[in-house]
Amino acid sequence: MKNPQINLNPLLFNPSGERDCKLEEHGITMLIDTGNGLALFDDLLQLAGQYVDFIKLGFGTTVLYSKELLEKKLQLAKKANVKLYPGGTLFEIALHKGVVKEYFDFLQNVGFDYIEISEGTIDLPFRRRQMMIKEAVANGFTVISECGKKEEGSSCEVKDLERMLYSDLECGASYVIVEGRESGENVGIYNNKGNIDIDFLEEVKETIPNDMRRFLIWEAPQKKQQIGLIHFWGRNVNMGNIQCKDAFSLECLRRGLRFDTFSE
Ligand SMILES: O=C(O)[C@H](CS(=O)(=O)O)OP(=O)(O)O
Repeated sequence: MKNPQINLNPLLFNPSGERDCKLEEHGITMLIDTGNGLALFDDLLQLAGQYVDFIKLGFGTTVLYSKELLEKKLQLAKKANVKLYPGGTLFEIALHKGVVKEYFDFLQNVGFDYIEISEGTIDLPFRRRQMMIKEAVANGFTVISECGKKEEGSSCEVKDLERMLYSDLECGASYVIVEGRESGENVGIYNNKGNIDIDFLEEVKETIPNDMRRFLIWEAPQKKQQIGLIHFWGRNVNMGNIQCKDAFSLECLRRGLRFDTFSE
């Protein structure tokens, strides 16, 4: 007996393996790569590249690669239409050491187009932050900025997030990340068990209009945080610091192809 023809389209089957919606209609997915080798990186892009927008080379790992390897990673990412950029910590180290210009030159020399401007570890006065974003833009970078501190127990006020979001975009940033670290615990919007401060999200919803909120990327390394953010904001919420191994499962969560978001 012949196999019956099954029409998989109602199951969101995607024969082309490409995202089936326009850029502005899907949620940004940013992965954190803490040191994957080339073969793993290539594999990841082949498997899930179509569901990934950004890959951040975590913390200062960028400078541990040989130039050749870094250039190969950049080439692979570009081919897969994924933007690769170094973690904000590396910018903070450059600023702390007074070598921002050299940092810009290094990134340009290797071929990075994107840069993160953050202040998770250092003090960065507001005017200086604005200047840094403008300088990075003037040097030809697309800037992703970040709001929040890394210190355990640190949280962010909605009014600070709102101020930074408006100001950073005005200065030329393309997105503003909300700090959640690689752990997602005891930092930003997460308590020491990794649970989301829903009151914070409610306040954001009340204070910041939707057309501005879409420029926020929420760091959400844990599955329950990804589910919580999808439940709260919808499947197209922008999320970052997703572990590379979770890229595919996050896309399932977004599409309701998993128990936890079945009815989204
Ligand atoms: O990659 C970085 O520099 C850090 C990683 S973590 O928050 O310290 O885990 O993130 P970033 O958001 O880029 O500051």
